[in-house]
This record gives sequence, structure tokens and C-alpha cells, in this order.
Amino acid sequence: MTSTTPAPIAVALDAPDLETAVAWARAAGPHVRTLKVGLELYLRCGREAVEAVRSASGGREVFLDLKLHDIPNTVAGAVRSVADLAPDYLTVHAAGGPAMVRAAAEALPAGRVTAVTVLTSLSAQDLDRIGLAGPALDAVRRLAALSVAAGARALVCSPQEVLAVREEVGPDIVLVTPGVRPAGAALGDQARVATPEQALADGADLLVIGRPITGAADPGQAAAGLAAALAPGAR
Ligand SMILES: O=c1ccn([C@@H]2O[C@H](COP(=O)(O)O)[C@@H](O)[C@H]2O)c(=O)[nH]1
Repeated sequence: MTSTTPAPIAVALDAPDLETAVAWARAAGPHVRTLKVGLELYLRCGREAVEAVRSASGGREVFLDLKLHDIPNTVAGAVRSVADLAPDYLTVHAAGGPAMVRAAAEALPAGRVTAVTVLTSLSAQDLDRIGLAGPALDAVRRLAALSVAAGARALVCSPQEVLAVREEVGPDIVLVTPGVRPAGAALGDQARVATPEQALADGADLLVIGRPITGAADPGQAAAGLAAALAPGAR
């Protein structure tokens, strides 16, 4: 089954080797808008992973999830090092501060610097322990606003915060939500989660989904099933 309009899903290709990532990209590519290359794959396979995944998926968008977090000068250099790969999305941690986000945005004028607000694996208790007192939503809103003011064109937040973040940053910023789990799926290490249907209803633009697809016996079929369930007529 091939979906005519690819679903607003970025499949997280968290694979231990390039062969597996390429097989997942080939299987899921026809059904989804975006393929995500994260730290596991990039640190093992490097730039080759981006080219291979793009080509195996038939030219889908590439989301390079490196979550850069360092002083502004170092982050700007890191962004310049991957700019020629032309990622559609490249992540930095919003907690690096406005000067760091601005340095990244200036180094990638053609792509979307995407600021990660608060990791979706962190619960209220975790946030308390690391000294981010108060509800996650407060920190997410604050980091979202400062990142957009510094030039980020996309944000990562949990689906539980997407409504409030949309209200904070308006309609032009792409809101990306990991922590997405189909009803009944295992949470794994994700803490702040919602179903894909709920995330889209609340205004998410792109759902990051990894293990519910890549951990399935048939990742292509899992991606096709999710795409069909999220098609405009099906919701
Ligand atoms: O806050 C964040 C930021 C990034 N991620 C990444 O998304 C995927 C989620 O994979 P699942 O298997 O669906 O849990 C993964 O690559 C993370 O590095 C995130 O989960 N939360």
C-alpha cells in the first residue's frame, strides 16, 4: 500500500547500522513526509547516512537530529559542517540560550533550525530534580518564545504542550512532537506523551515516531497503517 499524500510523520531511524536504517527508510518512505537521522546513526555512519537515507526514501525530507548544545561559536561551526547536507530540519537545544540559537540559525539560512525545548523523556519529577521547578509547560513556553525570537523556525515540544506553544508562537513556526504513541503502544523511555491523533488535533505539524514503526515486524506496514489512520478523511 502506498499513501498518495505522505503523512506528517518523521520516522526516527535509530538504527545500529546503515543497512538497517536504509531498509527502514525504503519501507516507510512511501508513507511519510520525513526521515529522521539521530545521534545513534549519525555518530556511527556520519554524513553517508544522510545521503543514503534521502536516496532510499525517494527524496523525502531529512531531519538531522543532532541536538547541538555548546557555546555559540562552536555551534555555528558545527552547523556549517553539516549545512551542505541540506537538512530540512537541524536540532539544537533551546537551553543553549538565545545567542547559541541565533548563531545556528545564521549558519543554516536555507534549513530550519529546530529548537528542542524540554526533552519528552523528562517527567515533572525529573524536571524538579534538575532544578527546573514548576510545570514542564512553563519551561517549554519560555524556551519556545526565546528560540523563535532568536531565529528558530521550528520547535520540538511534547504533544502535551503543543496547544500552548502554538498560542505562544503563532501559526508560522513548525511544531514537531516526539513522545507520540498510538493507543496501547509501549511508552519506553518517553514520559510526556499523547496519541498521534491527539497531537495533530492540538496543532502539531510533524510527529516524530520511532519504535512504534521501526520495532514492528513489518515497519513498512506499520508506517502505512499510521498514515492511513491519520489521513484527513480518517480522523
Ligand atoms: O524531546 C525529544 C527530542 C527528540 N526525541 C527523539 O525522537 C525520537 C523518538 O523515538 P521513539 O522511538 O518514538 O521514542 C528519538 O529519536 C529521540 O531521540 C525525543 O524522543 N524527544
